[in-house]
Amino acid sequence: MKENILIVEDEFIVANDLKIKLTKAGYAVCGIAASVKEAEQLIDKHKPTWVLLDIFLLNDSKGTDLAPLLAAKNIGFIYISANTNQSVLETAKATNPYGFLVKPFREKDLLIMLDIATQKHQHNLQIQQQREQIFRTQLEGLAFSRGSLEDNTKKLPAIIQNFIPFDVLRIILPSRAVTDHIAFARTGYEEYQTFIENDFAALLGTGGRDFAQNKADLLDLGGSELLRGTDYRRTLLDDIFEKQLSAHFRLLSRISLTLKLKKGPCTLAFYSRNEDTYSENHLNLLRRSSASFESMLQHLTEDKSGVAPVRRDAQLKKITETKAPAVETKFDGIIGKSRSLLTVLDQIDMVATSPTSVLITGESGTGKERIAQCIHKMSPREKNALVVVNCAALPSNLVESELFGHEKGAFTGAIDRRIGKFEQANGGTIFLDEVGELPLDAQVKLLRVLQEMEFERVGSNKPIKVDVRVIAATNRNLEKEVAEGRFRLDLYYRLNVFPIFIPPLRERKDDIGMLVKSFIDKFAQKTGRPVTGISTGAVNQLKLYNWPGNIRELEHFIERQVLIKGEGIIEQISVPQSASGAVVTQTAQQTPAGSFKTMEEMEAEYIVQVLKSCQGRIGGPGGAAEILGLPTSTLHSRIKKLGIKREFSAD
Ligand SMILES: Nc1ncnc2c1ncn2[C@@H]1O[C@H](COP(=O)(O)OP(=O)(O)OP(=O)(O)O)[C@@H](O)[C@H]1O
Repeated sequence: MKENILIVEDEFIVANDLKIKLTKAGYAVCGIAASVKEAEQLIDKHKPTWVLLDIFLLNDSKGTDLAPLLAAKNIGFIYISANTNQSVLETAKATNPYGFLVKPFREKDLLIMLDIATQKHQHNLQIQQQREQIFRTQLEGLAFSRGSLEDNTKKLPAIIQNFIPFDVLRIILPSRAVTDHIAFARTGYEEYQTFIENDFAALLGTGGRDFAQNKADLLDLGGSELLRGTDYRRTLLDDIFEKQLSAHFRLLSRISLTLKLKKGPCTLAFYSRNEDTYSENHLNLLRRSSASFESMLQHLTEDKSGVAPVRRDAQLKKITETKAPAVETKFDGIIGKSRSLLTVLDQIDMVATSPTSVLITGESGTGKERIAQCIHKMSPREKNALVVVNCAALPSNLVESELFGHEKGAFTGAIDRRIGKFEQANGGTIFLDEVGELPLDAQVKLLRVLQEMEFERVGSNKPIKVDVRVIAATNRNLEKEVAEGRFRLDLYYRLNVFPIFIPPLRERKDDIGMLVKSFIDKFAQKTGRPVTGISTGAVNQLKLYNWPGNIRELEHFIERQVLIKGEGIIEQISVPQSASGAVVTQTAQQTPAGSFKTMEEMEAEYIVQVLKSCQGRIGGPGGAAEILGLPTSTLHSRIKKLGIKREFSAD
């Protein structure tokens, strides 16, 4: 079925031209709006399935302001704008559009983008419906489960987390139920601390009266509510308990739903440390799932067993002592429990099993390649190849032949047929590392492959079809690259279907302790030196440093410490003092007395020195590669391996 499209565009000629093109291609155009207000009216009236949305509209209104309404109504949208400055692109990206077309555009590009976008939207809607169905079945499963109250309550937070993310979840129950308050605070991937009744108030050091008042207010809410930013902060002004709760767990937003149980109202309150975790979509999901929540909670809180409530309360308390299985088993080799890493793990879990393209962004050394490996391993393609392509190290004249292969004699030097990376990855996954470094002409070819999964080897015109899942990564700001004309917008949208951002280590210092312990074990084993641990004081020292080279830098640093210490527990540590992020390796003065620099440290220092002397230029005449007598690609991979910051290299 062809889509019913609303055009939101204030330039009449452009809008009319669009209408003609779309109608000719078989789409129905239900209207043209010149402002957000007009668009809202036409959406109500004509119920379009798609919207083409200009950004700067009549009466100073902005297309991006319409996006939340479109998302809430599950209407797909694509931006069309002549303005591609970085802040416009960033605001547009935050609204999750299906695409962005820069005016003027070719008719063909519009129709291809619309075609891909509508397929993707259909697919997303189907997945969403299936997920919702699973969610409701799991909730209702608890209602009919024969498991003990303890077992069922233990399963609850993990089931809910998959659909409605939270850092803290509170269930405020009618006072005549078996307990009147259960709270779960997330402490690990599938680890929660459970608080029953007044445990929660005791944790926060709040008086019983404030706690009781807060519970009563939440039960009185009725319906559903989404509070974030200033709206959430306003509720803290006259609610002492909520204020202490928010301060203790650093909470910034709340979404709630009040239900009707037989014994009275019950409110579910979800809290997040991020201001923008919750959207209208979550509210809608909560509303649509209220019957399933009600039957599950009815079952969990009714005292059918004949066991006195006090006894059941004691049973529930046992839950707080149960430990969930280690996360590392599921997310192979990914260490850490910080809130921001847990968000990344949730995203991996969400996307791994589907064929969706993923774009991983984050500074150098944050673990992008590690995450890509993990997604591949958790996908149904696990048994097939994961082919890694370092786009920065591809010689520009050979990009095409590396990616798509070549026939014998295709060009001087092509002495044999060569199978390209896309063919090698058939049935599996291709990981395009440092995709932001790809030259523009190669970007065009990559786009075509991503759209059609079809290409020809260089020197052949026989098309080859492949089935490859694409994961790309970059430490560049791609929006900026697009705005400055170095990266194609259409390719950006093709890759950015499911973005995962990995925060730098300095923003997740909670992970440092676990990472350090695992690196000590790894290097103690590798080097045969019996170093067994690290003191808390030394870990705290490590937390004071900014880690500009992120986990890779921390890993190298611990490797050196294991060599220096040789055995026992690392008690003293000397970390680089600079918070500016400019330190790559320890300087001579910072090297602990009696120890020597490793070869890697010296090599890194030397490379940095050379890079500085040629203003960071790696390739070309007078570049660092020439001075060092190394092929450019080898130097790129040494730079990566040694954790040398990008700021030292300009290309
Ligand atoms: N969460 C983690 N737990 C344990 N080790 C990690 C984690 N994240 C990254 N590492 C380790 O840190 C090092 C750097 O990771 P990786 O190469 O994946 O980073 P990257 O972001 O791809 O870097 P670049 O942008 O330079 O390519 C690797 O040795 C990797 O194994």
